[in-house]
This record gives sequence, structure tokens and C-alpha cells, in this order.
Amino acid sequence: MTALSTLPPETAEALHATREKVCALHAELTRWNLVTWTSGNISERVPGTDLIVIKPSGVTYEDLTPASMVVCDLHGAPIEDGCSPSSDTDAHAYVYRHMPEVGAVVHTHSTYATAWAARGEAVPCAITAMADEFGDDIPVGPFALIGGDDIGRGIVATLTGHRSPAVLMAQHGVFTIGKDAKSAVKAAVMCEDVARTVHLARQHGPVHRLAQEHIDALYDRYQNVYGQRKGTDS
Ligand SMILES: O=C(CO)[C@@H](O)[C@@H](O)COP(=O)(O)O
Repeated sequence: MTALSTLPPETAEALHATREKVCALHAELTRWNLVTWTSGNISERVPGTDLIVIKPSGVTYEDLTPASMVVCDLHGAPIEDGCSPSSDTDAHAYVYRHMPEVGAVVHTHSTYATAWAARGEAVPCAITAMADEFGDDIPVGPFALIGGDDIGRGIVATLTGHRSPAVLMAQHGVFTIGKDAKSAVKAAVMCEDVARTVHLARQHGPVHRLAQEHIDALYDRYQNVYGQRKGTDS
């Protein structure tokens, strides 16, 4: 068990900043009604290290603090004594080991998206907001019991080579990935938003997937043109 005090100063500083950020972003899961009680969790890589920070298991959101965020290696083992890491840590860690481009992982049981997961049905890319953020349908991954690599393996198998940053794990809930925790949280927020919209639309009639050429054009615009140019004050 490595004592955090033995880490180089720059690593300790990066770790502290990541703990602060990951703790603060958990408030976005409750703000957008994506979680109930202690469900859900966020993790992020600590820059320049083979460490991650993840939510402690079973701690209510109002009791989360930066210091309670658990520091683990890429196999999900805590590197110091303290809180027990999320029960989904194995899944997060598997994603980090097999998708090096992923900087953060989020897990929720958000209502509408989890209803699609309960049916094992992908959310069809039927609205422009889906094309913007997901660039495709939101896919379904296989059901897997918690603990071990099965959930993580299903996430990686489903999202590798897929434009969507979100996957609906069958009969379980949502996992999203991103370059950083804010991106992965945004994907979770948008996943629930579009799952609700398409669900409500389908209650009153069929929904139709957008033409692929339109999905591609919308995705390219949103990912590469939308918003403020990088580096401009906004
Ligand atoms: O979905 C599961 C397990 O897969 C929940 O227990 C999870 O959302 C919350 O667990 P943690 O409190 O992070 O251990």
C-alpha cells in the first residue's frame, strides 16, 4: 500500500486537483436527477500517473468530500487506507486499461435511459441532439453481474470503434466515457435527455432514425464547429 505522502509533489498536486474535480462533478448527477440515493459514480485518471480517483462506495452524495474520493491503481486496488472504492471500480478500471484514450468514466441509473436498458433496446438516433452528441444510436451492452471484469469487458466491446460516448448496459444502467470527467458527465446528462425525448415521442407514434448522411454532418458540426473557438474568451 503506497502512502500518498511518498508521491512526488507534482503527482500529489495532480491527485488533489482530480479529487476536488471528481467530488464536485458528483453534484451534477444529483442536479440533473440521474441518480437515486447512492447509485451512480464518477472516476477520472490522475494526469501523468497510472492512478484513478473514484467515488467511495455507498456514501450519500451530500457526504462526499474530496478527501473521501478513493485513489486506485488501474486494476482498481486502493493505494492507501481509507474509504472502500465504488462497487463498480472493476468496471471503470477495465475501461481505463483497455481504452487508453478514455480519461473518465461515469455510471448512472437514470430513469429513461435505464428503461431502454431494461428492454435491451438501443435508443435510435432520431433527433439532431443525438446526432450532435452521440453520432449514432446509443448502443446496448450485454448484461453482466457486478464485480470482476464482465461489465468493463461489455463496455469496451460495445464502445470500441463506436462514436457514442454512452452505452446502455442491459438490465442495469448507463456507462459513459470521455476525455475528462466533465465530458463523461455531459454524456450522461445528454443520454438521459435524449432517452426521455425519444421515449415520449414513441408513445404517440413511430420515430424514424435520421439519415446517416445527416447524422454525420450534424456530428461533425457539433464536435468541430459548435460553440466558441478554443482559446477565445467566452
Ligand atoms: O449499479 C450499481 C452496481 O453496479 C450500484 O451499486 C452503483 O450505482 C453504486 O454503487 P457505489 O455506491 O458506487 O458502490
